[in-house]
Amino acid sequence: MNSEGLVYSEVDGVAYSVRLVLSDALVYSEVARSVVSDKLVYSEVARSVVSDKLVYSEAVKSVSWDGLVYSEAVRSVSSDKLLYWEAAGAVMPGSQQEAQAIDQELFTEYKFSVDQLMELAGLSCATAIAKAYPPSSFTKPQPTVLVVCGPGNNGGDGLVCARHLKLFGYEPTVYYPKRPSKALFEALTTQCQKMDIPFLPEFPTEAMLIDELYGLVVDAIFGFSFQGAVREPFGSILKTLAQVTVPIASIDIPSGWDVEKGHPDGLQPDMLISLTAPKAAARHFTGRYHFLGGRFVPAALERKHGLNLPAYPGTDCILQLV
Ligand SMILES: NC(=O)C1=CN([C@@H]2O[C@H](COP(=O)(O)OP(=O)(O)OC[C@H]3O[C@@H](n4cnc5c(N)ncnc54)[C@H](OP(=O)(O)O)[C@@H]3O)[C@@H](O)[C@H]2O)[C@H](O)CC1
Ligand SMILES: [K+]
Repeated sequence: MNSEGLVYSEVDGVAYSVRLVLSDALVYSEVARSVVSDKLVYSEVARSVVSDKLVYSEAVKSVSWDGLVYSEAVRSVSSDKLLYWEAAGAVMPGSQQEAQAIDQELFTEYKFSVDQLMELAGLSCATAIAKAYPPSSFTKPQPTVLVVCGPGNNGGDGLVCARHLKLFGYEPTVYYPKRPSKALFEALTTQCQKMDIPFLPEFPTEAMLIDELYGLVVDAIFGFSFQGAVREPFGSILKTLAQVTVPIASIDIPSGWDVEKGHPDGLQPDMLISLTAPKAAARHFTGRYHFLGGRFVPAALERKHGLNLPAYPGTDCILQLV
C-alpha cells in the first residue's frame, strides 16, 4: 500500500494541516496548528515516523508575543537497541539564561546550597564515567584520568568528580590553573589533596604527552556561564585538548562551546554528561556517550520550566540518553 494525503484548512485565523504518508513499512504523519493574531503567533507541530524498527517522533510548540519567543521541543527516537530522548524548553533570548535561572531558583527559592548540588553533580559524573569507561577498559597499566578544572562551578564539579573517581579505583590527576579564593573551592581542593590526588603545576604542552600518560580526560573547564572568546590560559589548554586522541568526557557542556549553538570546530568529546537537563548545544554532540545527571530537580521546578525530564531508572543518579 502506498498513499499520501494532505489536508489544509483555515478558520478565523487558525490554520490546520494534516499530512499522512503510508507505505508498506513506513507511516509518516505531520499535524500542524497555528494561530496568528495582531500580537500573538502560536504554533504547534507534531511529527511522527514509524517504520519496521524505528519510531521517531517530534513535537514542537512555540509562542511568540510582541518580542518574546517561547519554544519547547521534544524529540524521541527509539529503535531496537537505542532510545534517544531530547527535550528543550527555552525562553528566548538564550537558553543560557534559562539554565542560569533554574540554577538560581534551586539556590534562592528551593534553598539548596551550592556544595549540596555540586556533590550530586560530581558524583553523577564519576558514576557515568565508571559506566562508560570501567577501569578494565583502560589500555594503560593504571586507569589514569586527567581532570582539567576551570574557575567556576563546572570546575568544582570536576574536583568532586576526581574525588569520587579515586574512591572508585581510578588514578585521577587534577589541573586547576585558576583557583577562586572561596571557601568552597579551597575545601574541595584540600579534600582531593588529602586523598593523594596530585595537582599538576603546568599543563602538558604536547597532546602526545597527555595520550601517553592518561587513558581519559575530564573536561570541567566551563559550564553554562561561558561567554565570548576564550581567554588564556584556557585558549591554549583547549587547543591542546582538541588534539588528544584519548577520550574526553565533558561535564555539562563541551568547554568552549556556545551554550546554544555549540562549536563545530571546537572540542569534540567522546562523552557528555548533561546536568539537570541537556542544554541546547547538546543537540550538536556527536560522541558515543550522552548521560543525564544531577537528579535533584524538584517536580515543581521541572514543570515550571517545561523540562520534560525522562525518568531515571530506579534509584540511579544517572540516565544514559545515547
Ligand atoms: N543547577 C545545576 O545544574 C548545577 C550546575 N552546576 C555546575 O555549574 C556550572 C555553571 O557554573 P558557573 O560558575 O555559573 O559557570 P562556569 O563553570 O561556566 O564558569 C564561569 C566562569 O568561567 C570564566 N569564563 C567565562 N567565559 C570565559 C571565557 N570566554 N574565557 C575565559 N574564562 C571564561 C569566568 O571566570 P572569571 O574568573 O574569568 O570571571 C566565569 O565566571 C554548570 O555548568 C554545572 O557544571 C553546579 O555544580 C551544581 C548545580
Ligand atoms: K565542561
